Amino acid sequence: MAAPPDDVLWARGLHYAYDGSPALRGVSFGIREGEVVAVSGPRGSGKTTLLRCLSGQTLPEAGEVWFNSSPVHTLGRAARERLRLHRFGWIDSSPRLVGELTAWENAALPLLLHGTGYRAARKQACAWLDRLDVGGCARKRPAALRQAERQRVAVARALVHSPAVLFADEPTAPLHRTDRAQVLRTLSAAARSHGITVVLATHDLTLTRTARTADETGAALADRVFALADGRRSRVPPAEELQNPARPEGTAACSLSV
Ligand SMILES: Nc1ncnc2c1ncn2[C@@H]1O[C@H](COP(=O)(O)OP(=O)(O)OP(=O)(O)O)[C@@H](O)[C@H]1O
Repeated sequence: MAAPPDDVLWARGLHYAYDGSPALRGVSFGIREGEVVAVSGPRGSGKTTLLRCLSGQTLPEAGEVWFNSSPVHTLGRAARERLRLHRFGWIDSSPRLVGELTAWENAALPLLLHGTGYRAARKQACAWLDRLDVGGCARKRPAALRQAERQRVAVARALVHSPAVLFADEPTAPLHRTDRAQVLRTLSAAARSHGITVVLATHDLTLTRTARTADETGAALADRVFALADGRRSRVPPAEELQNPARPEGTAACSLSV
């Protein structure tokens, strides 16, 4: 099947199960270059599994994943690792930094692995740390940083090599509420200013409302919502439904307001 001409990344009919228990049941997805898409849904709905399949970390049991003209689902392990190193960025819910390295060295890792010189890598890493308001932490090691600062360093590391696609899996989950909105806004704005495509997994509807309200520029956090429920694509509730107070975990509407 031919790739949709405008999509930088697309998938069709993805199935994946853990020990026979289905996590994705025929999910199709597409994202245009420079687009920011929020993948939303209750806990356990398949968000992480979808991001892992799209980024080549997990091979789907059935279905296709294409990055431009590359069939990610048929690439060997080494080719997928190269793709992840050179073209993709990944942010986890918990910042996994190398404890022995300083903040800037952590942020510069993708560049150093690409073979960029030490000085140039430091300059680029420090510029991203500045942009993310943690420039003052550049010489500190992770143990000396607050959780929010560590997550910003992880965001800098994910963006430093200007990936084509950034995957962010609940990137603000471990942060304090006030830090969450700010980190999300910074991430979204930084990606937009560099034309980076973003696939953002989140289950937190209220957070996105906060982020949006607090955004003085009025720029939407995401261009579009892709809702999942029980491993399948589901309906994105209309905005007025999202104005209601949060429902109990697991029964929440699986989308967010953007
Ligand atoms: N490593 C694993 N082993 C077994 N089952 C798993 C594993 N990872 C995920 N699952 C199951 O697969 C389903 C989808 O999980 P997934 O983590 O993709 O959903 P999610 O929407 O990202 O959830 P969360 O918001 O809690 O991270 C869930 O039922 C989950 O329990």
